[in-house]
Amino acid sequence: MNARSRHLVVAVVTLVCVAALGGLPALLNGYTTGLFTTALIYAILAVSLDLVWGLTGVIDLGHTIWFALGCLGVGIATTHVDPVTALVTTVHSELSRYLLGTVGGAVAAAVVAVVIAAWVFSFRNGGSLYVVVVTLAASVVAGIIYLKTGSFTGGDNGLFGFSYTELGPRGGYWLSLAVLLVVVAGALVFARSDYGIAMRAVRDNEGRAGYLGVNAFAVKTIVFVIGAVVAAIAGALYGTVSGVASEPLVQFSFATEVVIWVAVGGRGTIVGPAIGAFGMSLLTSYLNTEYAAQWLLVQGTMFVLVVLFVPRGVLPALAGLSRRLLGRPASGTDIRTLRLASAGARSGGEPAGEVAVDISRLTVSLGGLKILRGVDLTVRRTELLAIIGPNGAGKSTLLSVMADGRARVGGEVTLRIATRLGHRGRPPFRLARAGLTRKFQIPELFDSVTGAETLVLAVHRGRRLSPWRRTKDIGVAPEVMRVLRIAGVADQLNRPVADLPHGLKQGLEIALAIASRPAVLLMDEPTAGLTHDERAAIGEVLKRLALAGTAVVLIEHDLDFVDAIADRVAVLHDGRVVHDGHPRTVRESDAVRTAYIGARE
Ligand SMILES: Nc1ncnc2c1ncn2[C@@H]1O[C@H](COP(=O)(O)OP(=O)(O)OP(=O)(O)O)[C@@H](O)[C@H]1O
Repeated sequence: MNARSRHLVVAVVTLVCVAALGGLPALLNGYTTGLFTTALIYAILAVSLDLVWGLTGVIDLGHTIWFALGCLGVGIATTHVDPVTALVTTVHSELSRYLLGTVGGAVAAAVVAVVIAAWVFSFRNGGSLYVVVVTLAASVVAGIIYLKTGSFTGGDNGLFGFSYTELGPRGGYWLSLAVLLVVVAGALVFARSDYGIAMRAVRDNEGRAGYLGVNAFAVKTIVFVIGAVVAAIAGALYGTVSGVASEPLVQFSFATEVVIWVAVGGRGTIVGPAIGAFGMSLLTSYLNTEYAAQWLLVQGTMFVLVVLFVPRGVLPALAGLSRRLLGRPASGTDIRTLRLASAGARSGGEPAGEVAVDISRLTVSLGGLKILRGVDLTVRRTELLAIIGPNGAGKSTLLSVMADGRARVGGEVTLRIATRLGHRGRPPFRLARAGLTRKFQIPELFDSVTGAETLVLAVHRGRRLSPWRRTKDIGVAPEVMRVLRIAGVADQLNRPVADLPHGLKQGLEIALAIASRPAVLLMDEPTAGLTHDERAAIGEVLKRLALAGTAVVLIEHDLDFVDAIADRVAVLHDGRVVHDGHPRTVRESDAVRTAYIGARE
């Protein structure tokens, strides 16, 4: 089956499902329609959590707080007669109270979510553990606040009797179905957009995403707030059709249930969590009255089984099974292609030969261990500098410090990229956006993201990624194309990186590092694991890049390779530069000989 007929099948199946769901109330009584309506609303809630947790990797254990805020917004706007709502009622229809409540709830959720996100995600390690603790604590605090503000929230009894009766059970059902369809469609577009790549990159390897220019803090904050707003809209809908707002909505047990729906359905797939929530919440409403304890046990067991045997969830497992039965490759629907882009301007417009990186008296200590002991080094534009030295000399540390302005160091690193750029305190994503890129010694990419998608991030330097557009033709410079071909990865770009063998990952890493047209290119043993011919060809590419204006810094062990391509060689030994000069002078240097012989001894 080709891509077009596959799309046709998906479209027909979707239409049939939507038509069946739309016609369902004709077969149901009012009570059952209400149960199905609630299941649809919970599906919206699950999709909102999937954006945050499934796609971006942020575990929000207080996600139902946003749902409760939306529900309360409607409850408060329709049951309290205060000057604001009274004014609205006299000026507009009753419906406006519901709309006001929805907007109010969504705004309140957005404000609280921004505060929590800005605080938690600013922790040094990106806050991945803190967000679990803080959102869990937030649900407890929200419960206490709910009960203590009885006059406003209804306290122990909650607020009730405020449903929008004109809607009727069928109207509520169709409204919920319409909102669910809009939310699922929007979430799918968002997830498949260029911004969606950044979300998955942050989820898979937040630290690495920064070196491609992705601002993980902003991505997590934005998605966390979007998730909160969508959950609040679901909550407002729940309030509108059920007319009940109560404290259990913010309880941790409800939030856990939503996590289970998402996990069982298949996190990160949008449709899976929607189906999981719809099915499991319907079962809950039928089984909870008579078999409450047993059903709880079944849900818990299901969660454990999914985590153990199908960690990606039931829907992806079924999709994988059908692919195997039909003999289709996994990457069939997500094809992106490369095209040659003209060799546009390199970042920074300073003349050739200008100093691009200026390092003076640089010291790095780790506990009592002095790794760098006063390094002075400059790197110029149009220069390829090789750093060599025995194992443990501090080469990788030096490169890491150059690529991350937050490292705790003594001395100075100054960058003159576009303009003179302060280095100290700047996170990797800022340096990457300014034109400094890095290739890691051991390829470190994003398991679930394809090579082509990673190139989208690199080409954009993690900026201005559209939340709806999907770059299908990626414009890359000729040298990027050349590296991809040399390493044999050019025709493997639509496979998730986790499936690529080491050599191909290595080639992809090099291509990524040069795809953003950097002013300063830092490479830690770029050709380790490649064949002799591949090394020579990549060496040629690096040499040409330097000639075209990039300052290239290379850590290398192979002296013949260094001889062939480097303009200058700095020898690092025991945290100090013991030699700095033309490659010819290296073998004759006493200091170098002592360093290597000493290291061997
Ligand atoms: N996170 C760390 N924890 C403990 N020791 C570290 C850490 N990072 C670096 N070191 C130590 O600092 C020294 C320099 O390490 P670095 O990796 O910079 O050297 P290198 O010259 O790149 O070595 P190699 O050629 O083996 O990669 C080594 O002795 C290493 O053990």
